[in-house]
Formats: sequence, structure tokens, C-alpha cells
Amino acid sequence: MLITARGLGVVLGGEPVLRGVDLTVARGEIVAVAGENGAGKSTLLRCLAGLRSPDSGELSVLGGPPRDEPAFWRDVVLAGDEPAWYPGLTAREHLELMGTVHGASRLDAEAALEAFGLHGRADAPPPALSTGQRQRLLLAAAFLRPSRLLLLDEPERGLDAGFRRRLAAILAEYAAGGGAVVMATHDAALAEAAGGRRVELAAGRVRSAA
Ligand SMILES: Nc1ncnc2c1ncn2[C@@H]1O[C@H](COP(=O)(O)OP(=O)(O)OP(=O)(O)O)[C@@H](O)[C@H]1O
Repeated sequence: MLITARGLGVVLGGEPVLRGVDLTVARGEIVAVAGENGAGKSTLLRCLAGLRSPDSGELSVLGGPPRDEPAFWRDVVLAGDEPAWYPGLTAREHLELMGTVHGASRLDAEAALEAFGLHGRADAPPPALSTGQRQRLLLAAAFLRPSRLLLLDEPERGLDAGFRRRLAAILAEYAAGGGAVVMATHDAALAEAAGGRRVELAAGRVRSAA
């Protein structure tokens, strides 16, 4: 298993946010974590990314406790809130930079621009892109890097219906190559189109898993 969580509990501001969450994720699996606003989806992703230690329970990600360290991040990508962009660099240059830093990229910058429908705006700096185009760029950067585990927080944010279908295919292809995806999402159709297993969080517990 790439991820094994047993009885995960998190308390924030004195309130239990996760209460005994169990989750296992294997190679090649896509798990869509659903649930209403405040259900704890982002908190669960932060735990899986090693950015927040659980207050109770056991958690193993890629064979050990997740750690916010370079060795861990070589295999794991977290794409959530919009990052700070480098001033003066274009969309293409951001992807080229990512490819250079990470060496053996899964895609080169041109292929990523094509796959994420950004060719027409490749020479624009990110602040000059639309909201959905910036989200495409964030996802392109996430997929360009080599990784074994993708943690995505509401990847559908700002994306049009056509590109959400394309994203489902990109996710399915990533999983078919042996990677695992855990995504918090409010888009049930995206999860289903990607072939994802749905896990619903309610009041900090897993309510249903299909
Ligand atoms: N730093 C914090 N201190 C106290 N409470 C927090 C903190 N961060 C988050 N919370 C609370 O924890 C709960 C879970 O938040 P979380 O962001 O995990 O929810 P979510 O399921 O991702 O929601 P959404 O669908 O709105 O993104 C919410 O009630 C939130 O207000």
C-alpha cells in the first residue's frame, strides 16, 4: 500500500476535525475524497503530505510517516492553493524551470503546454492568465514532475467542463502508469470519469466508501 491510515485524528482550534479516519490507497488507485465544506478534506491531504502531524492514529505514506523533507517531496506532489509565481517568467518558463529542477520530467514543457491547452498563452506571465488558465498551469507543473503520489486539493477549481473531462483522462493515465492520486473534490463527475474510488468525509469520519 502506498498509503495506510488507521484511526487518524486531528484537532484544530480545540475542535476535532478528523475522528478516526481509516484509508488505504494502493499503486494505480485514484481516491476522490468528497464531503461538504469544512468536512476535513484539506486537513486530511495536509496530513498525507506531512504538513500536519495527526494528533492520534497511525499514518504511513510510501513506507513511513510522511515528512516535509526533500526526499519525501521527490515522490510526492501536492497541488492545492495557487502558488506564488516567479515575477518576470512566462507560463512556458515556469514549466521549463520545473523540468530543469526535477531532471527526468514526465513531460517536457512543450508537451505539458499542449496537454493542458496552454499553447496560445505560453508566453504570458501567470498573472496575465485567466483563473482557469492559471489552474491549468498549476496542474501542468504538478504532472510534469516525476512522482509516485499526487495529492490534489480541488483540482477542478476554475476549470471549464471540457477541460475537466480532459483532466479525468490525464488522471486515469497517471494511475495506469502506476501512480496513485488522492484528491479532495466537489466534482463527483470528475472523480467518476477518472475511474476514482469515492470516499466521503462527514463530521471528520469516513461515511462511505465504494
Ligand atoms: N488553523 C485552523 N484552526 C482552527 N480550525 C481550523 C483550522 N484550519 C481549518 N480549520 C477548520 O477545520 C475544519 C476542516 O477544514 P478543511 O479545510 O479540512 O475542510 P475541507 O473539507 O477541505 O473544506 P472545503 O470543502 O471548504 O475546502 C473546518 O471546520 C475549518 O474551519
